[in-house]
Amino acid sequence: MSAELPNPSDASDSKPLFSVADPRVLRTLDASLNRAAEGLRVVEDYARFIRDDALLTEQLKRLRHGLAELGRVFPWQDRLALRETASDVGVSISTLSETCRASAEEVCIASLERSQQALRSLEEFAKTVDGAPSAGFERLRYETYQIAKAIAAGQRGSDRLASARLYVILDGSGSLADFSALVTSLCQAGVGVVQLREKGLCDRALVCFARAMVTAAADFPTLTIVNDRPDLAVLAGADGVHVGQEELSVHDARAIVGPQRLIGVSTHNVEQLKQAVKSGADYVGLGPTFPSKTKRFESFAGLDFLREAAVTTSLPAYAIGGITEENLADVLATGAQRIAVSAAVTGSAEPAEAARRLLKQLAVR
Ligand SMILES: Cc1ncc(COP(=O)(O)OP(=O)(O)O)c(N)n1
Ligand SMILES: Cc1nc(C(=O)O)sc1CCOP(=O)(O)O
Ligand SMILES: [Mg+2]
Repeated sequence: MSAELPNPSDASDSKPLFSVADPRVLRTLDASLNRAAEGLRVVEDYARFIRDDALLTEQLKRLRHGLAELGRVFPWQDRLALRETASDVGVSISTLSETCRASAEEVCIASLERSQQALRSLEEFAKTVDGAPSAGFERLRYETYQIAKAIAAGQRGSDRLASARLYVILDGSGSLADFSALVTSLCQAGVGVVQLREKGLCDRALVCFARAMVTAAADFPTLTIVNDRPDLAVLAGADGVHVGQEELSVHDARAIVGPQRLIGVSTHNVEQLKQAVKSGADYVGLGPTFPSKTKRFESFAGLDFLREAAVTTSLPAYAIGGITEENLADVLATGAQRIAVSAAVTGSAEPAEAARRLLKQLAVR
């Protein structure tokens, strides 16, 4: 077991130290503090080196430091004195599943679970020590659940949207037949995602368009998303739903769409982006970048937001708002790799050709 003891010179004099009367309890707390910290370090390495995700890495680092801070209330000299690795009956017991992992994701999940178990143990045994920070360990355990959700969602989004660089937003203003033909032609062009975004139809008509989109895309890898309405996404059998800042939360949308469907969230600044990642969004929209012919905006997140987002999260992120063939190079120069557009495709006389040209520009990077 590696020593995750605080450096004695770091120990804050102002921290109350709890002397644990029962040495067996202190030994248990010591082992669990180490196990939790080690597990969190593995997950942090996964976030940092495998996912290359600054936001998750920062969250995990903060969590690990929070744990070390709570652990400082148990005198480190006593903890060290009680370590008896040689006579620890648990040291030589390992299950087959611990010696073999199928992927880095599995390593991450196993380590996160190990940390959660250790935190639970800390929480329970700390209750036997008067004044020890049992509630603090509980809080950290809940934070690990949130991180697990963000990691799983990021994985789901990254897997399913891996090659989806172009996302096209369509309305339902024309006939159902024309709409179906348009969806098919965009799928044939290689568009990664199509979204039905229609504010002016009654629910009965809207679900017809949603079903038409799903049917038209059925033979293609193109994913289908319904804007604003998780209920209609499920009814139509779409791949997911997109929600804005004033619509259902990811938590509530997830309750409707279930664990497999994608949930995308619109974000307009870094705080919203961080919140979307934390809440378990599978992908995010980043905008508005430029003035749009599709939707009016008072203010613009612009290219700076795209630059910030590119170094903040590894979640699939779609720059949106007024993006055209002409300004796409500026968008890509920020580090953005994916775009969502409406007018640049639907406003063209030949939407599928417009999509092909955008895809060509996107593929260059
Ligand atoms: C991919 C994508 N990004 C952003 C939006 C905008 O969603 P929202 O802010 O909820 O605004 P409305 O589209 O509902 O007017 C989107 N639809 N898709
Ligand atoms: C619907 C929508 N939401 C945006 C956001 O920034 O959240 S921008 C936008 C309009 C996207 O259409 P176009 O490509 O025609 O500008
Ligand atoms: Mg919306």
